[in-house]
Amino acid sequence: MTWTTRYGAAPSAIDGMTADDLRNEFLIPELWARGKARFAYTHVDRMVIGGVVPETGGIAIGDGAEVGTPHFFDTREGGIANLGKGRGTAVVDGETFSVGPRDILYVGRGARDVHLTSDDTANPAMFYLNSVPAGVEHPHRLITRAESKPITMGEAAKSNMRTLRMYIHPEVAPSCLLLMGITDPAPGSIWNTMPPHLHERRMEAYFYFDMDGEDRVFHFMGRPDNTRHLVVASGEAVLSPAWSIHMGAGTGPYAFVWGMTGENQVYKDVDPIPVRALK
Ligand SMILES: O=C(O)C(=O)C[C@H](O)C(=O)CO
Repeated sequence: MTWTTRYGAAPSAIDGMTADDLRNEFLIPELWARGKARFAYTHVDRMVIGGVVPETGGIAIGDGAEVGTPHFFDTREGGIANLGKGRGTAVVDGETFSVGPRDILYVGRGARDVHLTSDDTANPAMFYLNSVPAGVEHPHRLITRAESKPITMGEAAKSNMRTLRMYIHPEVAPSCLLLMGITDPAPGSIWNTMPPHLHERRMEAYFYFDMDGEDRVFHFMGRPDNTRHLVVASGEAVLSPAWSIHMGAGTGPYAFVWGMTGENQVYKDVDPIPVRALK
């Protein structure tokens, strides 16, 4: 298991940043590698972002050394999405969950041992994790794609038609403060989260996947009057501090996982930003 750290930055810090500076602070590249677990500890609301691709024998994520507790989930909750084409299995303290493609497993605070395997190592499960500090325990629970709550937004004429699926959300599966879901732009639509918004009370992490190798998403961040962009490939995550807008346009088909934590779980607690206000 490898770990990196991101410290986040104040809004004014991005003024003098080069493209590489921005990438070092806000992009978490190459999260997936066969047989490996790659984690990033962020100081942005202490979210941990991880990619796990189990091969023979699987991968355990129970150890808490990097988060300062005996077990990883002693004071945290998490969502583990399977974004691969193959099914995976998660065993959480002896309870077995079969995690299909586009299912998300909610792991409640207090779990001790989480063991992830791919059912077929030739076609492995591709797990993506968001974990945040939690003050209460909720039961572990598998949320299948069929159980997620879809919302369709945008319009084809504006190239921003898309379906958001809520998984870890008060209306679907309760958690302490984690929210998690998956958004798919409709065929031919390129924009996500357009028009954009801010939610000063929650941070967010995006994880782009299901993209062709040559395609990229131009992901925008920054204060509305001072935007920047990061060019993002499949299998890469972007950290969006609470002060930052977050929206992206792809050069081809893509999907992304959004994960949030902060003061509340009110999805509509956002401040919309008109496109004309962006600079
Ligand atoms: O395309 C979208 O719109 C989204 O997926 C929105 C994100 O979930 C988000 O930004 C939530 O605040």
